[in-house]
Amino acid sequence: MKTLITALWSKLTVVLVLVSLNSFAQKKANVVILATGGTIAGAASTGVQSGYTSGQVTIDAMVNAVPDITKLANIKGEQISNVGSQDMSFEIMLKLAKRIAELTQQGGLDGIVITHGTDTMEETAYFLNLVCKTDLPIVLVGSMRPSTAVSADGPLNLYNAVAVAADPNAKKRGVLLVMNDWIHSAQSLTKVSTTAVQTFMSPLNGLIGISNYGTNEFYRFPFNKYGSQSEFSVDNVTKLPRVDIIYADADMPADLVDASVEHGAKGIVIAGVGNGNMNKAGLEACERAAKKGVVIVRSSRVVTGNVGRNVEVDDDKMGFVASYDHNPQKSRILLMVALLKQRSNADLQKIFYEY
Ligand SMILES: NC(=O)CC[C@H](N)C(=O)O
Repeated sequence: MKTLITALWSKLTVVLVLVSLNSFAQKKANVVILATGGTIAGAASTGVQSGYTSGQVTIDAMVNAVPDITKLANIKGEQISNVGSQDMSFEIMLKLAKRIAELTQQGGLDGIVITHGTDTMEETAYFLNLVCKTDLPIVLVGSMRPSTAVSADGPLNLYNAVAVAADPNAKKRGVLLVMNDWIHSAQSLTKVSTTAVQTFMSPLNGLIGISNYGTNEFYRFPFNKYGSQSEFSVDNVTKLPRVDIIYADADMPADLVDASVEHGAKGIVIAGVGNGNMNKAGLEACERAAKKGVVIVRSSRVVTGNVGRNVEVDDDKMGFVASYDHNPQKSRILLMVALLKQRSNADLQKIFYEY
């Protein structure tokens, strides 16, 4: 009798352990989706066509269009804006950063997804990577085809983005972007095609991982500083200093640099030719600007490779900063955030190496 009770008792223990393990395995993550607009929320009137309008569909309608997405996480949607990302502004980016700070400080959250147009997604992703002090996954997602298109890519992208945001392995990897199965770091990604579904690439440092129908594999952590290690903050910030980008090309008219200074730019990023170069007239105009205290960052219009100091331009003599691995649009974001505080050129150069 005693042996029977002991046997039954141990069986019951096994069953209880299995039940609790199972319920632990089924505990769903809590994910908030902050919607800002873009093609993923875009709609066209009829048929197969290229014309459409961004930012037409609400976040609730987008979530309802994705089968099984609520099996991945408990999802709450919030509409932050509903614009094509060509109209993304620093006002909306600051609103996003502040909402993320509130949500992550409240607790009980496992990850955040941000739906966004792809045109300026790299700017918002990199901005949030610099200013959001959290180790939780923040995942940007968009699509290249509107929600009404044949073979719309938005629903699977959104499914994968929620799967990444809900994944504990996505923590401490900074702001991520998930599109077309690939997981990119905000620091490395760039948009390379005006229309193709495979538009985001990470040409400098490679991918963070992949998400295949919601099954994730992570390859690496980003190499730069971000998130909780970042020294930048936008608490109480309502406006960012003006930084302009000027595109260099053959026989570039240098008065664009002077015009930018006259219009109050605190910094100018040169989308230089080759290794951050520009013609003599451009260099002279930049040197004049630097003497007036305007920060000059030499970046490049070339997609891969770093811009290093003192290669063909004497940065030490001219008082310039080299962008290192930041393309012009990310250089602009980094400089705007860094210039919220007075900093020397040496400090700014260090920042361009570290972030
Ligand atoms: N595919 C897209 O999302 C780009 C289109 C749109 N202009 C946007 O950025 O919102």
